[in-house]
Amino acid sequence: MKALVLDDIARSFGGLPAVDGVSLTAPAGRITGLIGPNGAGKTTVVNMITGLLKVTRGRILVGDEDVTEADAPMLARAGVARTFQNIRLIGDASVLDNVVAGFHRHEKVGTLANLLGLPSAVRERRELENKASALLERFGMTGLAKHPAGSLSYGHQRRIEMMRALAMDPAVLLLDEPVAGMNDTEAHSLADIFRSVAQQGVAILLIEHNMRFVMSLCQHIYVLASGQLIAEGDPDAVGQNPKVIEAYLGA
Ligand SMILES: Nc1ncnc2c1ncn2[C@@H]1O[C@H](COP(=O)(O)OP(=O)(O)OP(=O)(O)O)[C@@H](O)[C@H]1O
Repeated sequence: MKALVLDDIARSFGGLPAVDGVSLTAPAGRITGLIGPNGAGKTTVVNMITGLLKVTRGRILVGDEDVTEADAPMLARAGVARTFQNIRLIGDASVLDNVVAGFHRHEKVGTLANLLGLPSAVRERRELENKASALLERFGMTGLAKHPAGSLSYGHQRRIEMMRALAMDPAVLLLDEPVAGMNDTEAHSLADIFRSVAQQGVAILLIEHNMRFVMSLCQHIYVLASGQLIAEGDPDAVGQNPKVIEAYLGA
């Protein structure tokens, strides 16, 4: 089990600080919240963790491993998975195939073996399909396995994205606004899944500006405003913090 640790990370654009010295810990087995009004710097933090943006200063650790300068394959090996604000699926491919694609990191057999349809490749493909089917069952989507992912509702597409991230068997899972555009019932059923994923020992960092959802799900919440942390604590403490109220009302 590994924690995600941000140690004083910062990022500027054209000399203007977007994130200015953020330190936080998302421990294994917990859902840690990172909230803040529009433009607070949440997406910039996620993009630094996932290597899409370089840090201007600071360190990012997964367990004992320094992943500050890591590229996508190194991050995958360290066990970092994410979901995106905008859904990124293979629309024409089936739900099952989309989830199988998420297992990419664990594939042992080479592309050539796959192309040639060698027995080892066929066997591996079958194993991956079995694992994907288990995920589909957990997400209540078994009946939709053969449907093209692009034809499904927004809520279902978000679930597929989640399954793809989980297929990596991550140590750290970054959820970037996972319930945006969902109604309360859909959000609730996803919340149950997040809890069960955390219980397996995954460190989840939940990035949201839906404060109510974060409050219901996280034991510990960090609040970002104008690139800096202005508060942290349990949902009650954060919800009553005058600085947090002001940041949200002023946004
Ligand atoms: N590529 C970029 N170039 C210049 N400025 C940027 C860039 N990306 C982000 N910013 C600026 O950095 C600040 C933080 O933006 P960021 O998108 O991280 O906030 P956010 O909290 O994710 O907001 P939202 O909730 O609206 O997604 C904003 O002032 C934004 O304009």
